[in-house]
Amino acid sequence: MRITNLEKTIGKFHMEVNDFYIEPGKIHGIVGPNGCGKTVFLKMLAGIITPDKGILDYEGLSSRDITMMSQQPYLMHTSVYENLIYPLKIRGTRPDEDEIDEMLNRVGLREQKNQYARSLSSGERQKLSFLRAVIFKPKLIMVDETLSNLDSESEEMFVGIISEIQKERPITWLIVNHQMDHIYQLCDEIHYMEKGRFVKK
Ligand SMILES: Nc1ncnc2c1ncn2[C@@H]1O[C@H](COP(=O)(O)OP(=O)(O)OP(=O)(O)O)[C@@H](O)[C@H]1O
Repeated sequence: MRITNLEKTIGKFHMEVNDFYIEPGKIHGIVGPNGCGKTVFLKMLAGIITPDKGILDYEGLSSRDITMMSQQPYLMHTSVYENLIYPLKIRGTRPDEDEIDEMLNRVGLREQKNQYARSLSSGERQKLSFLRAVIFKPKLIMVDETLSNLDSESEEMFVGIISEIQKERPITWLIVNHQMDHIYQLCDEIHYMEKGRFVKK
């Protein structure tokens, strides 16, 4: 995916990205201080915010191939299972029950499968939101700080799951955080953002 001459002004905040290439099949980290524009950038790629100008070339990816995990995952007023299969349902895909059970097991949510999703702890919600994002096998996943609030054991688990996914069927990841953490060991490339621009470090 290539981003060219992108500009966006929101109040006092101004973003300018002249030429940014996201190599497919790789794990990209985006790091930068609070308020530098990481979320705004992801939202523009996800089509949630419209840029003032610039070209976003998705190189053949359609909106069905892209998913964004936001900082505060939206969970429906249903069970963990129903939340999990929702993206499959709206695409008319039948869930692979064995795969779902295995994934729930991996992240330690198997026993909560039929629990009301909104009663999960914040870390468990993040795990559910992560599974929901990967389960319909998108080609581009954007992760907005979702993995930044986990205990180190859970973080290691995610590093394991992401590496496995990459080995089986590489997808493109954009993982955002305001600090370097273990997730970044995974990254093939790290991009630094400051005050609405990508900078070299
Ligand atoms: N709807 C909005 N109205 C006004 N200002 C906004 C709006 N959305 C974002 N901004 C401003 O744009 C700037 C970039 O915000 P953004 O959420 O992208 O930062 P971030 O890098 O993701 O920060 P953090 O690490 O704190 O999540 C901030 O100064 C923010 O206040």
